[in-house]
Amino acid sequence: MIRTLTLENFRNYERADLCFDPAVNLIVGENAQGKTNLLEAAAALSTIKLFRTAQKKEGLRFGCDHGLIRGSFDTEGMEVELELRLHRDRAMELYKNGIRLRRQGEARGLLRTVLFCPDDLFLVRAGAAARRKFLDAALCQLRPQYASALAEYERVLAHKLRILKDGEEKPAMLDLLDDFTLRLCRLGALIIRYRAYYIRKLAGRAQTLHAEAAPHETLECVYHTVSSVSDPYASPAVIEAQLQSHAMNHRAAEIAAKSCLSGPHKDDLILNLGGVSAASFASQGQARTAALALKLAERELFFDEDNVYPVLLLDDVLSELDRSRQDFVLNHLGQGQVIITCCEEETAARFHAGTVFHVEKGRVSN
Ligand SMILES: Nc1ncnc2c1ncn2[C@@H]1O[C@H](COP(=O)(O)OP(=O)(O)OP(=O)(O)O)[C@@H](O)[C@H]1O
Repeated sequence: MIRTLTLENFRNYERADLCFDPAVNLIVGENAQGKTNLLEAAAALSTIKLFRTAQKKEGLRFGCDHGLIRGSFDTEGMEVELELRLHRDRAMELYKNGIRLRRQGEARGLLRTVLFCPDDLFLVRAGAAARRKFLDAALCQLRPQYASALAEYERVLAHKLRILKDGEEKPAMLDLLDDFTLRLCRLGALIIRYRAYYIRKLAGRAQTLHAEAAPHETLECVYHTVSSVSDPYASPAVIEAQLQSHAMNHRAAEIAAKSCLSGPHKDDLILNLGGVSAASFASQGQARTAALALKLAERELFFDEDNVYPVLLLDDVLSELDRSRQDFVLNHLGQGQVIITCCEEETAARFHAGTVFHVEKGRVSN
């Protein structure tokens, strides 16, 4: 549960101090006043990322060189204060209870959040990258080792791509290629195995939730990874060996294509409705219901982990939904802390909020 949030020179806020209700909090304001910026800051306390950009510097208020997001929250019976100091000219610094942390992994997932924004309603129709992001957001919080493996994988992948792109002009660089491929296979095996186990749990939960909203259709979630991985639940060593043989068989093709052709960076979560591909055939309404089931399933899997609901951050989602789908969401929000943004007070009234914040031009009042 988040108790307080302080911002300095973050996005359109010069300064903001918020004290949250343990149950439902509403952030109301017109468009472009700073509602999502508040959710972005709250989510950053748990993921140590800004969900709208990979560049944390973009969070700095225009014209400012330094800024911060500070929050206090309860986790495992303890109150923690976490501070993210953003700088234009150097990397972010992280402080927990006033002590500087050396690695982001030490802070990630201390606070657990599930973010639900209008983009998520396109999860079914969007490309595979959106579904990988959805899986990664949950797994990075639930499994710190996954977060480290993924960050390292992305770093090594970027190096390998550089080698493949520059290899024609500087052939000596290609001598390094196999080393990077082997490292990717080792990290990729861990990522694939974590994803397989998570998707198995997610699939069951999402199917049950989906059946509540659409009893006549069955939602099926299938993990799609590198074709040569015969069993994604196998030991990391077995998966790694299969990735290696796949990569070596495609070595020449990767050099020719100047691209890294296979690996978990191409994974997908295939969604079927009534046995056919939801991405290709679902109606708009069907796609939304499936997306809602997936997001609510994500929240329940967090609860299963340690019997605590994650803080739910709802960014203007309800106004995008018809009445029956609004009810579907509202019926599953009974417990845990919720922070909701919304433009109209009428939608807000359905939540029985404990605290209402009004946002106008980067100023908060309540
Ligand atoms: N780094 C920044 N510095 C200053 N202002 C910024 C920065 N980044 C974004 N903004 C501004 O913050 C404003 C508010 O953005 P935000 O997305 O929070 O609005 P919102 O209230 O959620 O709006 P909507 O209801 O339209 O989604 C935008 O006008 C945007 O230009």
